[in-house]
Amino acid sequence: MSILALESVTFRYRGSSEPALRDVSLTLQPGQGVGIVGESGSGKSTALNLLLGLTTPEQGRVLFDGVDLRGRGVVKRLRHAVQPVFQDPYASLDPRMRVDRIVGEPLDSLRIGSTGAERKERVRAVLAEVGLDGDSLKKYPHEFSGGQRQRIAIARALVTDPSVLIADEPVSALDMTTRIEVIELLARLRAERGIGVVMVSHDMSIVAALCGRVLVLKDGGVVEEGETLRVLAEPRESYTKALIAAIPRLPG
Ligand SMILES: Nc1ncnc2c1ncn2[C@@H]1O[C@H](COP(=O)(O)OP(=O)(O)OP(=O)(O)O)[C@@H](O)[C@H]1O
Repeated sequence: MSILALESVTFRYRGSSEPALRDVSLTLQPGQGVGIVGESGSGKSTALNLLLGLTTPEQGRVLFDGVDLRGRGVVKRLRHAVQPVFQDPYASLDPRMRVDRIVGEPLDSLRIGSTGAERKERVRAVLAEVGLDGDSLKKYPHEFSGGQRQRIAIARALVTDPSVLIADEPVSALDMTTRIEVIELLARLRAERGIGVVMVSHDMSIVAALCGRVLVLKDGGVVEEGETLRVLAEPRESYTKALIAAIPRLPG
């Protein structure tokens, strides 16, 4: 059974005549990677907000573990199990908070971990898992590079022991070398922890590195979907071909 799904979802922002998403379906199996690509305004962030339970569809259903999010207590379970990773690690980490508080914050807001020592150990363990040592705990975000900050953001997402990460352009604010390192980290977490990942990117090559399946959105509708390698090799739609043609190539 899928861990997270959109089932024929239509969503319209208040006051808008056109829906931002129309009849969109997406299925994430445990441990799977699914990419969402499309040009600006195609509905990618709207789809992620629905998967995070931040908005509710006008038509269709959002399912967590096969259960409609409108069911009693389902959103609460989703808050533990489905964690966001945002685009910009400069904007998403509170500059006034030290790393131990930033990473431990979801434990406080979701009331996880009974003792201070337990909490501390959990924060230390997830930081180690993303490649940061104990010295990081008492530092502020400005003392880290962009890639390290995104590792901190990923540690914060991991601290609740989630089954899914929802990542909105997680590497687009980083330089090329750091992008590869962060994508490798996410791929390792998927393999080792069996975490499912839904990732939005405008870059098909980033999606190919992490996501076995891809969904192509245009004007709020799915124009193409399938195995990422198949879509890259034999795109069926001219819109998808244009997205692939826009992949940045390294010189030489
Ligand atoms: N809060 C909002 N109120 C009204 N309309 C919105 C709102 N947020 C997004 N939209 C509209 O909904 C559509 C889909 O937007 P969305 O942000 O999901 O696209 P996107 O693919 O994530 O774009 P980008 O790549 O630029 O982030 C767009 O037409 C956008 O203008």
